[in-house]
Amino acid sequence: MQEPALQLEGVSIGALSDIDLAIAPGEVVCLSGPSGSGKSRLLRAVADLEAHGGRIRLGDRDQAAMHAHAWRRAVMLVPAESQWWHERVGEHFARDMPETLAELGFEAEVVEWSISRLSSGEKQRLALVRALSYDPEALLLDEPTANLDAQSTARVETWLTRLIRERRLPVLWVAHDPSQIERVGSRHLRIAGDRLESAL
Ligand SMILES: Nc1ncnc2c1ncn2[C@@H]1O[C@H](COP(=O)(O)OP(=O)(O)OP(=O)(O)O)[C@@H](O)[C@H]1O
Repeated sequence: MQEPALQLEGVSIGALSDIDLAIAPGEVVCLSGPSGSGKSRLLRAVADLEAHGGRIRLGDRDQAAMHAHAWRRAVMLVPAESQWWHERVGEHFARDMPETLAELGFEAEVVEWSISRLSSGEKQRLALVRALSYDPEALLLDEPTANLDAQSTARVETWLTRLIRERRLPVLWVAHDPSQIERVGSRHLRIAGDRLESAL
């Protein structure tokens, strides 16, 4: 099977207008820009969580022609602030993820932990594990390491970049840290007013 690219054509959302962007399989496009410039809203538009203009496709599938829940499972948004609805961590996963949990530094019992005890950094890492448990075909990551210390950040970056490469996922990754962008990004785009410009 040929892996799909993620394509935005003439997308408009909030102050952003007429955005064209093609993200190839396995490519990580880092997105930066001032606070309030519209990074999160653009991700929400791509995830079909906000009304927007233009066309968004994953391979030959068109967002407008798909049920929102099916699109969101394929084009998975991991927001900066994750939401949790069951009582225990493991209930949120689509399948068991023991190796991933170990790789991110969790003991196997984490699946039994109550959501109420999680730190913000634990929530952030577990939200990524939850997203990947659904085997998405594209990822939208909103500052995925914002609440993490340097060691956890390094672990998450190593795990994510390997998985993105292996599964050939197109990825839009909101990041502020220039050194992280350098490490993980295939390309770096910055929001400038109503458009995206190349930051390299
Ligand atoms: N549903 C909405 N309707 C109208 N305006 C909105 C909506 N959601 C967010 N905004 C506004 O759109 C602008 C962009 O918000 P967004 O959250 O995308 O910024 P951001 O670039 O992700 O910022 P930050 O780096 O601070 O997270 C902000 O001015 C925000 O107040």
